[in-house]
Amino acid sequence: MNTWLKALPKAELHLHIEGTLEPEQMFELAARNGVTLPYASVDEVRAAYEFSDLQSFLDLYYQGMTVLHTEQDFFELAMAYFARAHDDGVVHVELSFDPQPHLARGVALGVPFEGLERAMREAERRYDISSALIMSFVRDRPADEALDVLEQAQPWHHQLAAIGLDSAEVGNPPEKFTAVFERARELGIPRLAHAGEEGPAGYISGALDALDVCRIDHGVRCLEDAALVERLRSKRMPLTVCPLSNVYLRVVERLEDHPLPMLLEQGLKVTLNSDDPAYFGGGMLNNFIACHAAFGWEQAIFRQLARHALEEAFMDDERRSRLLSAVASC
Ligand code: HPA
Ligand SMILES: [Zn+2]
Repeated sequence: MNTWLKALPKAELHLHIEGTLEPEQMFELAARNGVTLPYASVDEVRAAYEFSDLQSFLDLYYQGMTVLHTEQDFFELAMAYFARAHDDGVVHVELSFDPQPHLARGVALGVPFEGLERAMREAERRYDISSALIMSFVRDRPADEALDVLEQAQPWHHQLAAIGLDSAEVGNPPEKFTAVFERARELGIPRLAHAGEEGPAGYISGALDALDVCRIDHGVRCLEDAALVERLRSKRMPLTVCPLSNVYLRVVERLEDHPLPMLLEQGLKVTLNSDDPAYFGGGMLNNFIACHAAFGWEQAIFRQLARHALEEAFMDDERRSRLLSAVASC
């Protein structure tokens, strides 16, 4: 089954590129850029990856990304990820990045945009991986700042497939960002948001109502509201679920307790994703393999999950139909 899961053409719709920073590369970039890390070794970094909740992870995630300074750093970060994704049988990646923490430490907006764009072109050439770029706003910072960043990013709007909303969810409801998302809508930029990861089901409804999103990142807490489940089902609203992330951040105790089987039973448009693979026990293939071990799903379920992701991907239709045929015959 693992060989088959690897061969299945997989599209990853929920990935934070800063969350792909492996400890070895963290040390390499820290040395290159003269950044002092509060760890003595790669093993010490790995040992620190014991999370009690989303915030305890975010503290390390924001600290880790301080080693990224130049376009070349972002290029190398993304290329290292594309190489691992290719090994996992991933054919399409939608990578999000968080401009605000980079801007706050003096890294100009063009640095991640240019470095990531170059890596995306190179991944296409080297691995035949297509990709799309998502700029995510950090919801525990002020909405005015997000709006300002959206305007500042104007020279790169053509590079954006969508905007997103991430970071500390509880206490930062979607409605806080109504004006930012309205501006993105005026600009014709599609909108996504993390909702219902740690936050309540009401944040998922809020993301639909206030932010007019075309995808919900996570969304696992929708099951707490039957009317919301019906709404998500009837709209065929995709949920980008991240199984291992939910275990590492204690959204669920064990993968066996995860609501994924219930989400599928309810007819929801679920996709599988890795979120922050360097921090949460591995990439796409590990997530697929872990779901097989936990739920005993047959090939047909994995084909359905792969199809959902391809149907919702920001991808040209010719490539989409070719990949959908490949999934069907896998
Ligand atoms: O898992 C996550 N949740 C919310 N925000 C994030 N930013 C990076 N990873 C995450
Ligand atoms: Zn995420």
